[in-house]
Amino acid sequence: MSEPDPATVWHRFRGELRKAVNESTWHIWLERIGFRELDGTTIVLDAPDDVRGWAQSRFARVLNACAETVVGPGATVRFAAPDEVPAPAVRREPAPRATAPAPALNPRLTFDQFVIGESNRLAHAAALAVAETPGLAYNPLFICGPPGLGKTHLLHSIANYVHEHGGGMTARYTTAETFTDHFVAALQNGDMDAFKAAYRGVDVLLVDDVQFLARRAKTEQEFFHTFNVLHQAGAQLVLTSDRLPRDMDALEDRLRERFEAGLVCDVRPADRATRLTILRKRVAQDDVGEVDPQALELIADRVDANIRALEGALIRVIAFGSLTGRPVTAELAAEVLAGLYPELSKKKAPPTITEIQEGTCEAFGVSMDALLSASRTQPAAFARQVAMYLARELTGATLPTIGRAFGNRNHTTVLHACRRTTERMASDREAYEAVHSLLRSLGGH
Ligand SMILES: Nc1ncnc2c1ncn2[C@@H]1O[C@H](COP(=O)(O)OP(=O)(O)OP(=O)(O)O)[C@@H](O)[C@H]1O
Repeated sequence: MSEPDPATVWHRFRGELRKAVNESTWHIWLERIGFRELDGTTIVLDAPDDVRGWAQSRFARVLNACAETVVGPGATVRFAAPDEVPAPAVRREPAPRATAPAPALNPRLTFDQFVIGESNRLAHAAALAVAETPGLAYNPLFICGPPGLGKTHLLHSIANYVHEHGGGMTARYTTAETFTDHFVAALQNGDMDAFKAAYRGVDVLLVDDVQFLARRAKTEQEFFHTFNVLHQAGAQLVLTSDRLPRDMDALEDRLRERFEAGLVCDVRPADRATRLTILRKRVAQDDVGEVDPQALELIADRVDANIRALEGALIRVIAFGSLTGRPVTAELAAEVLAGLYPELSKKKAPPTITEIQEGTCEAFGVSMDALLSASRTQPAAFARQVAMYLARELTGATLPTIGRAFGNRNHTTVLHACRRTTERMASDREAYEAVHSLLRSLGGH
């Protein structure tokens, strides 16, 4: 048998390890482990001091099991001693090979794990529909939006769903970059038949970050042919990008037209309620110990850029608590986040309910008296509902407090107002724009 390639061993070992532990353990501890060399059937690893001791005492069994899965029976793992000189010719982080393997599917990225909110409801529904009936619902499905808002999560969810429930259908997940690397390597090695078979023989092709295809004329051309062959054969295509097809300036028109021919939907920044649900879900699933609910509220309030940053903040807060032996409270979270994102500590204080009422009156052209009255005539009635919704989104005040500030109303009235506003925003683009511009002017996202 030929010698296993160290780069491949390391790549697969990391993939196995990631699957074997929960996300927090991975991010806090094991992600920081590096590769040193493959010594026979022993994988030699590097790690910072705090990680080495902890991983050796608590994860030796898991590490060895992953080594056996990848290298074979009897394979083990060893951590290099802190003062052990690295073998001169060995790369610590192996470079990807020219024919990089397909990016691994993360089994944890499923529809069940995806938290639905107003910002991603359509994208989620469309992704689920194509997973259930590939090639029949929307083809292609094009999901776009800024980084870190769940596009990759949805692609993995579709692939995982098809593998599990697709009755033998095949799904291939890749990124535009991997596709490009494969294509270039296949051209160089005269291996185009294998390349074509890999992409054209599937039932579902999922391609992340297609904006990277632009300006690579040959790859774009190859992708165009791949797209056409699959589409004509009734296979499902799902694509993601950080922008709309019409904004992909450097892309050839014919490919842009293909991208626009099915359903194009976007994911937007998550609202506070969605952010909080995501944090609660992670804490419940990852078994990270006691976390004060107020710590989660604080993280949800402060980290609103994207979900990746939100999860990163949670992991750091928990890691800091665990490394210093301190309970994870709102105070600890504030301390960690102030160090992490100094600009956040300078962030404007949230608006008061009165400021929200004043801003809403101005935006809707109604008087404060009308806003606080019981009048059901428009536009006062909708303005009142919007102001209650914004008070709930932006201030963290309880429903009864908000009710009192709006002429002593019951908390169920406030809840109803929040629901009505959300429903109206989902069905009425103008209302959506109005509420969002008000939200921005009041200092929300
Ligand atoms: N609605 C959601 N529910 C649960 N987790 C989410 C949600 N949205 C995003 N995440 C998580 O946030 C992280 C970042 O999401 P993801 O990688 O899918 O973003 P992306 O939009 O593909 O970003 P990029 O464009 O940078 O690739 C992932 O860990 C993902 O699981």
